[in-house]
Amino acid sequence: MLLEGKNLGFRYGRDAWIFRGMDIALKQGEVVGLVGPSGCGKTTLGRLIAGYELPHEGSVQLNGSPPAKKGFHPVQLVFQHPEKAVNPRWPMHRMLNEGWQPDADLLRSLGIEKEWLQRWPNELSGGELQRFCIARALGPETRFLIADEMTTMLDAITQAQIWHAVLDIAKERNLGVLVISHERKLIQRLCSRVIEWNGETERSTG
Ligand SMILES: Nc1ncnc2c1ncn2[C@@H]1O[C@H](COP(=O)(O)OP(=O)(O)OP(=O)(O)O)[C@@H](O)[C@H]1O
Repeated sequence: MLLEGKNLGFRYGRDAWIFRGMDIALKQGEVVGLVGPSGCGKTTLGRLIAGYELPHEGSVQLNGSPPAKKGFHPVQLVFQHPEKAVNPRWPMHRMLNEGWQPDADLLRSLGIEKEWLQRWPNELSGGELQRFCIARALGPETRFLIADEMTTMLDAITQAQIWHAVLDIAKERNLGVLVISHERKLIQRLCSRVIEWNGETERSTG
């Protein structure tokens, strides 16, 4: 499967365009980095290709067609703020099993302790909560993972543990992964290809 953003343009309200004419392509099985200056639009682009926002210009396609509007989205996004990605009124076991039932091996590989399943989101640290968001995103129908500063809040050892688990699963299931990060060393370690975004040349007004 191929995930493509073609000639994408996006602006918030009537503000200046964040980007126009943006093309991006990601194949299943690839681990690709996206780096660029702060504010250039990486998060916005991640949201567009994961279907969280619609582009004002251009299109997002999966194997040449628009993604289905209903059902499980094959492009899953995990972003920096897990507390904004969970329902505070759902206990963790309910949140985790909303879309699929991750097995004990997956939970162990992501360092999720059994006892946490009975807790509420506000009873976990940001890093603990993020592991649940990652597990939730790795359902059997996921084909692409957009990891937007996904492990930024974790210490180096936990970060390595999580990426080890995620890349194992990506390999096993032939997932495409887009790693958006400020940490160039992390990108170099994980990715076979890096997209360098020069935000200035993409920006335009009007
Ligand atoms: N909801 C919003 N309303 C208005 N402007 C926004 C909104 N979200 C982001 N922006 C603006 O859009 C631009 C791109 O933001 P975005 O978060 O996509 O950049 P980024 O490259 O991911 O930045 P960083 O590396 O700092 O996380 C920024 O100038 C930001 O201020």
